[in-house]
Amino acid sequence: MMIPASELILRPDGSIYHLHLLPGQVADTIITVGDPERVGEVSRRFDRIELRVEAREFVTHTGELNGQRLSVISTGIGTDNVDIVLNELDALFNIDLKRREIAAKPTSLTFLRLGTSGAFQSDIPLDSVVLSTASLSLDGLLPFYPTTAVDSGLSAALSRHLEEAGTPLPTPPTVVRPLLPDFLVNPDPDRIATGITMTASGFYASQGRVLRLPTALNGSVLEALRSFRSDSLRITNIEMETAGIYALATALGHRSASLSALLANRAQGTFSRQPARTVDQLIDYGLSLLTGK
Ligand SMILES: O=P(O)(O)O[C@H]1O[C@H](CO)[C@@H](O)[C@H]1O
Ligand SMILES: O=c1cc[nH]c(=O)[nH]1
Repeated sequence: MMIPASELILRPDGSIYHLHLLPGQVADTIITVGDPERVGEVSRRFDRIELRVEAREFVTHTGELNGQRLSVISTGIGTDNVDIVLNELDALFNIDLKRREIAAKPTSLTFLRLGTSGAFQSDIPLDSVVLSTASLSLDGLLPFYPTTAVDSGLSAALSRHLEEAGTPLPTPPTVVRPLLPDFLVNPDPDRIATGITMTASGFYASQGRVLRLPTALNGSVLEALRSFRSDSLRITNIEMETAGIYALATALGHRSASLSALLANRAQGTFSRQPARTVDQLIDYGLSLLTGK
């Protein structure tokens, strides 16, 4: 069935609307970062760069490292942007843009997010890295995708825990899990912690921060979230993209993993003294996982 021009929007040169990319310009292994400036920090480590495209906050570089073709793209901040990036990248591979038809044989992609985040537990050190083995969506995107595979057991356990604590959330807790790429199925516990990453719709009140305005995520709600346990899982960190990436990637048949460098510790009220160095180390680690070197 032909997808109408209002739904699948192309630029006059045939490129996809927001990302300004054409089929073939993106590798099937894609690093996502929030900050557009981080794209160059990643690609300057490539052996060769074949493409640089910039459109709004979406900067894309494609190149090669250790014989592997890679793309790195900035999503900007928030799952509203993740919605655009995941749908448009998927369309480049899985929709015939000229005929406006879904491809007969889907291509599965691999997404690795290299982001920054705030630690949620006081024992998780600043400047360390967390792999999100699940993500708690507080961002509002997921209800619009009814085929999202929600971990209903974990979501219900968290709901119960919050109700018992008398601290329900402003939105019902929805936990999603990724189809992890092979290189992160058994993460090295000496290098990275694992846990549930909360994905918020904003940076301030939606993450429990108070400057001049109060937040619905007040001290007792944060404490209830902090004390949640399910087997060995607990909520480790907060950021603004992972749940959207996990939900859409999984629903579209792609693998995804999110690694976060912890620049803040929200339980301790501290912030990294070396944020650039920590992000550099995360990039090196992510690239070594992707290329096996
Ligand atoms: O460092 P990035 O990847 O942008 O990620 C984090 O930083 C931004 C907020 O400062 C949000 O996008 C959050 O998810
Ligand atoms: O606390 C933090 C730090 C980085 N990014 C976030 O979204 N929150």
